[in-house]
This record gives sequence, C-alpha cells and structure tokens, in this order.
Amino acid sequence: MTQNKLRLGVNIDHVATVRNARGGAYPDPVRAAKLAEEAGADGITAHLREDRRHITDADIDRLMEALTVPLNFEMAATEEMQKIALRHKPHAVCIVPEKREERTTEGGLEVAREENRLAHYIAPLRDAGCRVSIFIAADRKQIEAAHRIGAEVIELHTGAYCDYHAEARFEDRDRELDALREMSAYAHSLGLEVHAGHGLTYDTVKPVAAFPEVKELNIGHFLIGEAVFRGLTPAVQKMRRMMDEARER
Ligand SMILES: CC(=O)[C@@H](O)[C@H](O)COP(=O)(O)O
Ligand SMILES: NCC(=O)COP(=O)(O)O
Repeated sequence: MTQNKLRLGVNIDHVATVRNARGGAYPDPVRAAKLAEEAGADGITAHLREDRRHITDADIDRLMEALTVPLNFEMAATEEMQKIALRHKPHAVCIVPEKREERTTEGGLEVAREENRLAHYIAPLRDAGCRVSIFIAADRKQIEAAHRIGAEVIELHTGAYCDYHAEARFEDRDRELDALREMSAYAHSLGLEVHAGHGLTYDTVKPVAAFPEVKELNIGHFLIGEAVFRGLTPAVQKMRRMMDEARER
C-alpha cells in the first residue's frame, strides 16, 4: 500500500433502506459490509439517523462485532448519539447535520455558529479514542471552525458537485469542483485530514479522487444501486479501480 493511497469507505445505509421497506431482516447491511470489505473497501460507513429510517441501533451493534475494517459512524450532534458512540467507541465518528424532513443530507454542518457547543460535544468522543470528523461544505469559514474545535478530520460534501453534473449544469459543477479542490488543499495546510463524499458515482469520482490531499472517499447510495445491476463485489471493485487510476495520474 503506497502512502498516497486513497481509502474507500463504503456506506451501506441503503441496504437497510431496502430491508426496511418490508420490515424484516433481508437484505442484511452487515452482510453487504462484509462483502464490501472483501471487495476492497478500506472502511465501512453507516449513518444512524435520529428517525432510524435506514440503519438501526442493532445494525451498529452487529457492525461493531463483525467488521475487520474501521467503522465510520455518522451521526447528528445529539446527546442520544453521543451516548451510543461512547458505548461503541468506533474508529471514527463523523458529525453530520440532520433535518428530519430532508430526503438526504442536504448541506454541511454549521460549525462556525455552533463552535462552543460542538467543541464541548466532540471532546469526550476524542477522549474515548474516536477520530472525530466533521461533514462540511467546501467553505473556508467552516473549515477554520472545524480546526478550532479540535476535529482531526473534515469530510467535504460533494453532493452539489454531483447534482450539477447530473443536471448537466457544467459551469456550476466546475465551480463546485474548484471550491472542493481549493478547500481540500486549505484544510490539509491546517493539518486536517481531508475526506470527501456524498452522491459520488463512476461519472463523478475521478476528479475528486485526483485531489492529492484527499485521503478517503465515502460512497454509498450509488454503489448499492449499482449492485442491483452488476452485484456489490464488482460494483465496489470498479469504484476502487477508478479511484486508483485517478490517483496514479
Ligand atoms: C452524511 C452522508 O452523506 C451520508 O450519511 C449519506 O447521506 C447517507 O445517508 P442519507 O442518504 O440518509 O442522507
Ligand atoms: N458521507 C457520505 C457517505 O457516507 C455516502 O454518501 P452517498 O454516496 O450515500 O450519497
């Protein structure tokens, strides 16, 4: 493994979405996580939403038992989630914004306006040995605030970049990509580890994977969708390959 290798975190939330459509145990997100591991994922990401619309508490218990790669536990900055994280002490905790009525995570966390609260919130997680990551927009003000509160990692929200690509709004897409590039370099210069994710696909992954400061991409919804057509193992393997190709250039 080279030092500049880009890690792939596979988010298995939407295996749970399909399972929950019928209320049973199938398909099992933990089985998907193990397959993703075997296919080359360097980590697994799961988002325990406050409304438990996909991943459940029992899924987190089982992932902690079953995984041999690190778990990146995404959660809102609530007291309930902090207790759960402190009970499990996953490798990484990624603090994300959550709105009950949203369809998916719409934006980045507002760190600058909540600096004091978030600094106190993440301190026990850090003390427990979790790497604390903050999911934010490519915005200098938010990056600086994440740095000041003591986060070790930021994850840049790539959703707008991917949406603009899908809508063929290429000027807007390229502007977003420039902001992601510039802010990855800036966050890295402050000593933050830089991750990125949300909405990435085979069509959008390479430009982001090519940023030398980015250490990890977290990708879920597209891979689970693609698994319907080609199977999860080939879907993950192809993403892994594309990330490596982008990095070699
Ligand atoms: C924070 C984030 O980007 C992921 O958690 C992703 O959004 C999957 O969860 P949802 O699809 O429920 O937003
Ligand atoms: N943090 C981003 C993530 O985990 C995956 O997002 P998506 O690929 O499911 O949109």
